[in-house]
Amino acid sequence: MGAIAGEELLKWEKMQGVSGREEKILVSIRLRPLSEKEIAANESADWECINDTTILYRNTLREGSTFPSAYTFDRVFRGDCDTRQVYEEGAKEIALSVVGGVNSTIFAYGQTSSGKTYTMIGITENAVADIFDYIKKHEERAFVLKFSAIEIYNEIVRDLLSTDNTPLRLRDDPERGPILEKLTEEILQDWGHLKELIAFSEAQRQVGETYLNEKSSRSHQIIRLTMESSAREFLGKGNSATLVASVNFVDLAGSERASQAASAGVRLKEGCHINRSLLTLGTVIRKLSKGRHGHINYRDSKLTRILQPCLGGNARTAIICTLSPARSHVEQTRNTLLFACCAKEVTTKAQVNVVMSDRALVKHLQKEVARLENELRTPGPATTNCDYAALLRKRDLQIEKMEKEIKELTKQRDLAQSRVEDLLLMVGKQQISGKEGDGILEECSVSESSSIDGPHHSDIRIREFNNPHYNDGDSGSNADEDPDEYCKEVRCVELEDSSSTMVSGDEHGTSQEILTHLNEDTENGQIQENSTYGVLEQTLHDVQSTIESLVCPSPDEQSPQVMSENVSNLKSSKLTRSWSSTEYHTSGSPETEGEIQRTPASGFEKGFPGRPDGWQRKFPPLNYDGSPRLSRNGSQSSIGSPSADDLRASSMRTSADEDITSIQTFVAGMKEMVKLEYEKQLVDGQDDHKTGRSLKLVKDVGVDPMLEAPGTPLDWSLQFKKQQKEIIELWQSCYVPLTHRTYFFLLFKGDPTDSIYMEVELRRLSFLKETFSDGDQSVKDSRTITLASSVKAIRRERGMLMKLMQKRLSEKERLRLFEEWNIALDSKRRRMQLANRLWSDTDMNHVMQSATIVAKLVRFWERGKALKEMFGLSFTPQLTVTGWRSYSWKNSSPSLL
Ligand SMILES: Nc1ncnc2c1ncn2[C@@H]1O[C@H](COP(=O)(O)OP(=O)(O)OP(=O)(O)O)[C@@H](O)[C@H]1O
Repeated sequence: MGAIAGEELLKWEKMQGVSGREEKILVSIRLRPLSEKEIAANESADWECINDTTILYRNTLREGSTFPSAYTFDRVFRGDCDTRQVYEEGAKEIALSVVGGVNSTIFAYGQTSSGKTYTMIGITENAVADIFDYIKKHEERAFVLKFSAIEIYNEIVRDLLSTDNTPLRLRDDPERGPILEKLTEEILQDWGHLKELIAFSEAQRQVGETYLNEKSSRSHQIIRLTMESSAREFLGKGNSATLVASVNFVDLAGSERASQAASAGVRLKEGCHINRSLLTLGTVIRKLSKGRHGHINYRDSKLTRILQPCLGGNARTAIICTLSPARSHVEQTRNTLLFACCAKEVTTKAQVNVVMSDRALVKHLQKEVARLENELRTPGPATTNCDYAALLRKRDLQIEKMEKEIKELTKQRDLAQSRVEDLLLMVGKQQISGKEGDGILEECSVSESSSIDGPHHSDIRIREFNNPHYNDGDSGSNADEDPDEYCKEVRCVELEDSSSTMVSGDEHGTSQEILTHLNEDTENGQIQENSTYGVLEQTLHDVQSTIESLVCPSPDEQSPQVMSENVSNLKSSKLTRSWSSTEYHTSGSPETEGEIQRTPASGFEKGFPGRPDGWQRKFPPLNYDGSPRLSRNGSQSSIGSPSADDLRASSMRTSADEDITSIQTFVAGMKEMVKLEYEKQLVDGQDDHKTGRSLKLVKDVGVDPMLEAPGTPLDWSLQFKKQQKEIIELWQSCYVPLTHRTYFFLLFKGDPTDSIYMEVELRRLSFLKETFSDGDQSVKDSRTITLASSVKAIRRERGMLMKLMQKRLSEKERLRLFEEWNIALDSKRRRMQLANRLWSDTDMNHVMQSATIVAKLVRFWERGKALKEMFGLSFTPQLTVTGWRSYSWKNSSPSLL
């Protein structure tokens, strides 16, 4: 007697030694043995626990992988460890904190079928048995043990002790944290009662069969034991203190890949909810692992909201991550390990929770006041002053640090604010553009048409295929129905290196730019695990592109000086049009409405402004055999003829429609000139024709191969093969759009009349390569194509192809392709992997296969006969191309190649 409850509390605090102290989450790994199904499927166990704390990835086939192969945690349990051992070493100490008034939580986290439920049942039973044991041994205290159980199923919280299915409301109590209203709490009588309650809640829980687990938990389950204890000697005396704490046993639903779990319908929807909430949990853990700076998004899921106090709050926490050793689950296993790595960095700060009676509280406070007064009355020795000085210094440093943080945060806030303003502005502009542009949003680019037409709304274009809401009228599929897009497995850590495996061939590692993009992709990829995030990300990306384009002034906004530079810099001008990153657009014509297609390159022919006056001013003749040619700085050297002088003079005179030239336009001019010359020769002198002079003249102006005798078929066949190889290599090194490559490759198969196209393609590619190798800075300055922009465009194109794979290929076709292209069926982002591999090599077989796939994706074959004239070199009269939208110069859509 005589002792008061407050003193008893202090005794507890000392005994526990944890109150108010920060400690890291205890993280253990449990590797289960291979299941019978896995053994039957000849799976090998790729993971091994090499000691009590380290788990090792053994698959030597993947030695090249940049993932770590050894992971270390507080404790690692091999397949033959029983649950009792897992409990003793990985959960007991934390779970039993509850008896000392400290909240605690034990989680099981892992892939579906990895053994979470198996583990948590054992942990819960062992912990409750120990609690009962403790109660039995501490008769001096009175205990009340309450049991409750909930599940979170499809973001709805249900009471598992109630047969009523009404969702429980979650509200935040300023003192007690998240509270579930009307939650049933049963006072636990004895062991038998516990078993009964567990069985009841198990029966209520949502369980379903999936391919990976016959009894897969489709919800997160939380069993909560709340323990109240008071010293019997103070009971009913008004000065008692009661220790109140809870221990949560959390059996999370397993992360799963829709494809691996072979889920569809209800299971698929469940899987989406499961993955989404686990993603939020992963994000919260990741943020907490980096320190408690900034906003932690607990409120993004019910799971994290309910568990908020256990995650970095007033609780001691242990996480048991369960793993399957099977090779086919390696990606999921790695994700679990990465989650565990983050989790082990998270700290919590548990406190003893005590509820005091008023009298006990008053007494406790009186004692505290007396203690403090005593301290003040007896000033300490000199060392105390030192302590104060040190304390002051520490505070000053803290203040300084905080001031810096405030500055930094203010900067970030301002930046964010200005971004928001920009975005709002852009959204407004896009809406205007969308309206004016007949609802067609195309990629923002500085196009020829805009410079020709003057200030034009078409300057702002956003590629429609980038818009996730866009339905191409094909399959009507959307993110909800796209399991790979929407229900990707949960990943909590950015895998900076994993993306590098997506690049191969020449595109791999050739430029820092690519790596940067890939890193962005990885980051993005993580966000896109969740479709909502993906939509936002995409929208932001679109808006960002628009902003970028706006930042680059359109030609009509440029100063006269810049304009004039652009005019003289024919090299740059050519490239502007030739390799626009605006590769795809949606036709507005009824027959092609909603189709994503490549812009045909024939547009300029239709709008060709007439001859002979037009071309003479616009299209300087190219001469490849020596004297008159474009100089490297883009200016023209004299060709010694009045028309050339005129041309140069007129070029320098700079009018909007003369400014933009391109390889196409040169070729068109060339073509026109050849035609004129040829006709003239025919009319002027049959004799000359007989002597072959006309052919020579044609050659003189640079378009020799087509009108020249192609030589023997054998010669041509050899030459064609050689040129084709060269072209393929140049495509690769110049990052030429894949669709262009596909069309060209499939159209030009060695017909003798193809020679001109081959020749011109070779020349412009060589030209492009030369430009790139000169360093793309000068080109960049004139806002035209750069190596970087080509890389970026090709990356976008691959993204588009990836999306089309979902729409245009059946699942069977996709799986077959993955197999053919050696893409592991259980790997992530398989479509992206495939898209990244297309056209990544110059081997003929590879090229052929790539072209076939791209052709199928862009519906090359279904468009009727694609025309070689699309490549802008036809000498034949203009044909009407059905199924393609033709573009004139005045048309607002940019022409490609
Ligand atoms: N350590 C283990 N030793 C032996 N068998 C195990 C072990 N862990 C799990 N199993 C068995 O593996 C199967 C799947 O386990 P369990 O249902 O616990 O997985 P889960 O992770 O809870 O899956 P889900 O997330 O789909 O609910 C069960 O048949 C279980 O008995």
